[in-house]
Amino acid sequence: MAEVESSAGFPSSLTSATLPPPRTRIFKIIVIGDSGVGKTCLTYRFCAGKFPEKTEATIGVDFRERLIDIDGEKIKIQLWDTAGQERFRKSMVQHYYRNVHAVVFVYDVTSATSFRSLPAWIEECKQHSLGTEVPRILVGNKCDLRESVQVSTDVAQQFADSHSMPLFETSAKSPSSQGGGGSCSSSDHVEAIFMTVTHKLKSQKPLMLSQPSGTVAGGVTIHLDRGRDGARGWACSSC
Ligand SMILES: Nc1nc2c(ncn2[C@@H]2O[C@H](COP(=O)(O)OP(=O)(O)OP(=O)(O)O)[C@@H](O)[C@H]2O)c(=O)[nH]1
Repeated sequence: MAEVESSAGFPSSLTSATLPPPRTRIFKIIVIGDSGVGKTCLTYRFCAGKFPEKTEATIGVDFRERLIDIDGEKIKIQLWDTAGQERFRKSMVQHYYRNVHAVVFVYDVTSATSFRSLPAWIEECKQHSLGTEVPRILVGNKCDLRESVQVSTDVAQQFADSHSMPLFETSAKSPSSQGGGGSCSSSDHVEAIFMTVTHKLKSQKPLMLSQPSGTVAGGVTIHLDRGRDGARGWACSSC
């Protein structure tokens, strides 16, 4: 089901005669959860490589993408950053639930309320035909705010297990979530989280659609391995 695009840049004699055009798979990943849990910051962090200086409540949906290279294959990741506030969601919901390849549920580890909302988000996905057959992960964000944590890892892990999702705890803000050390040393890297989803998708049967290439920069090569904690599911060993 991933989408595929053709790419230019080959000598025309080769492109037209001997070589099939290189193709880039496109994966659409939606990021959902309560308002303020950090969906915009997480997607920005992955696509722009930094924590945004300022964010405002998302209206409808924001769209970010990044081109990566996994084992020599170019893959475009489209992150759909959805509005958490009901009043900003209504008109867009039908659009962003179409042709989704994976779902990232986000809660804020310092907000028990955002954690308690997760069943409703899962239910909304189900109502749009996004059940367990679609790769889904659970992300607890803001783990740099250690003093304010309201949702323990154990409780979150139980919830994740009961819904057959891997759990990641991270911080879109902490430098350590890019591997540079800091106050959030036990967290998963934002990079690794999205890479893990991508790798999972890459190993699945592709789906497809065409798009012009070369519109997005940036790239990394990763190799996946077992996670630090097997119960967490997939993890990225080199991120
Ligand atoms: N300390 C800390 N603050 C964060 C982190 N991620 C996001 N924030 C802050 O949380 C607030 C909300 O972040 P957003 O990314 O806009 O939240 P959102 O989930 O996209 O919100 P909506 O667009 O309303 O759905 C902002 O003030 C961010 O700076 C994090 O990892 N740590």
